[in-house]
Amino acid sequence: MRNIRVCALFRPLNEKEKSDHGDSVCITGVDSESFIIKDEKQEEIEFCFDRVFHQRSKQDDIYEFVALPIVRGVVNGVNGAIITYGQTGAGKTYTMEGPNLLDCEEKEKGLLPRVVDGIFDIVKRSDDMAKYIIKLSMVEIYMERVRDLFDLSKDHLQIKESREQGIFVSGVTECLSASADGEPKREAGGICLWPEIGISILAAIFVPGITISYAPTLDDTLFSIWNARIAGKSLIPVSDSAQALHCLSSGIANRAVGHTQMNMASSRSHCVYIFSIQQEMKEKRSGKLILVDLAGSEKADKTGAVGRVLEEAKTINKSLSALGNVINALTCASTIRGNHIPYRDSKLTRILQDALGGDTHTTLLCCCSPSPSNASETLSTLRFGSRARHVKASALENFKGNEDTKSPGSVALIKDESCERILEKMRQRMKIEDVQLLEQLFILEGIFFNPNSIEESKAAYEDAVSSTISSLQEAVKVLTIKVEELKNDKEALAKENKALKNQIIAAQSSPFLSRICRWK
Ligand SMILES: Nc1ncnc2c1ncn2[C@@H]1O[C@H](COP(=O)(O)OP(=O)(O)OP(=O)(O)O)[C@@H](O)[C@H]1O
Repeated sequence: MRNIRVCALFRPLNEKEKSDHGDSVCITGVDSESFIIKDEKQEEIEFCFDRVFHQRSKQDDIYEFVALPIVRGVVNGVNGAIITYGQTGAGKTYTMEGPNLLDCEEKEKGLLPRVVDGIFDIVKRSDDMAKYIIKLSMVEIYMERVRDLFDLSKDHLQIKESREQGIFVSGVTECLSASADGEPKREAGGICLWPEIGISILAAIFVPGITISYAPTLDDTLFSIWNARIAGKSLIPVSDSAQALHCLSSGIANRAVGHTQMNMASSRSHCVYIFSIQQEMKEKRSGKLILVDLAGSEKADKTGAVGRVLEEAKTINKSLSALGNVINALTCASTIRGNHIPYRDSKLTRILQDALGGDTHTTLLCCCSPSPSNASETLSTLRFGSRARHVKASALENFKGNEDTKSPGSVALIKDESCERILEKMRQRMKIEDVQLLEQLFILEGIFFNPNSIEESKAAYEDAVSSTISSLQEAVKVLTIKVEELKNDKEALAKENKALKNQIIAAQSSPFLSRICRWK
């Protein structure tokens, strides 16, 4: 099963491109999935993706195709990720945020505000019995450091991994919405009614320095705040999508942005929005959605970057090439099990580990300029997208802590939805032993896998071992160079020593000096 959906998105020509080449573009559409690009040598190359969005595409069409299925999945416990990738100035941030997160026309709204609305909307309309907790955090990877955009004092957060949460950012500030019925009860505006007054006062005592907006029940609020307090985390409760967007907007204002010749407001960091939706019904489900607005790849001669901006560009390009290496390794790894995937080579690839190679439905949006002046960068973005289309993984529902969801006689299996449907049909017609046999066959064939199996633990162990081997190999390289330098120093010293000895011998054999020595 292929897991990474890849779309191409061409923004409208900008003023500079128009003044350089008029209205000409290097792209010709074939159908909704294919197009032809003319490279710098006027050679034509055809690409086929899951969807192509041309210059006049509407933001809501992009949301519907790219994000809506993922948002629906996340609410039902299937992890999702949306990544915008492309050259600097190609429209990644515009696609993600729109022209302005809080203040823009409805039709111009980007993916992020639509996703926030979508999540709150689905939760609000869902089954009364369902209980959802929505959490939201926001970090940027700037110069290889993970910074909390809700709290800039946390500027070197660690990325960790656990069986429960997968990859996560440890100690990050979270916006939280907890609701017993998914129905926010109070609008923002500063007028508090009991129990909100009590909650606000208590929360301020327990967690100094945070803003309490709304949380539905005293129990839920105190429980979450108390838990967060114990875990040493910060918490910002929010009641609805409008408040969540306000939080996000203040986080966006904290992003590292710089001015280059290619983009007046160029992102100098990779920005990662992390949503977690926990649902407590009969079984506990939790889905994680990450939206990633990558910093753009840059050519220093085009951006005119110098000094700090150039240093930022080098770090950005390095992490993007680490991302390329992971994609390359993953396209091979789907056929060769145990192949080392270099996730730990950069913070970006580590944070994207689950999105690229794990249990996540991922869509990669390749943002491009349609101008002939950027044809070579556009081509390289599209080639990256093409490679990513070949990554295979398995997206699975995250059922946690409920024995009922486990298959008979087996440990908690992670399954593709279609496999589960087939098994369910089989259960109605076949003996339970035969269904179990079928499940074992599915595992053996790699159709779905058992996270507790020896094989999976072995893969994790091999990952850790190969990362240790790589760092040891690096250390050996450094030491070999050092030994070489010391050898050279030693040879130079030996030569000097020899030359000095020769000088002394020559001096001793000189008649004039030997007379002085004797006289002395
Ligand atoms: N679909 C679009 N419609 C109108 N304007 C757009 C569109 N996409 C991008 N733009 C404009 O193009 C410029 C560059 O876009 P944006 O900042 O989103 O690029 P980027 O890929 O995020 O660049 P960087 O990597 O440097 O941050 C902005 O002024 C933005 O408003």
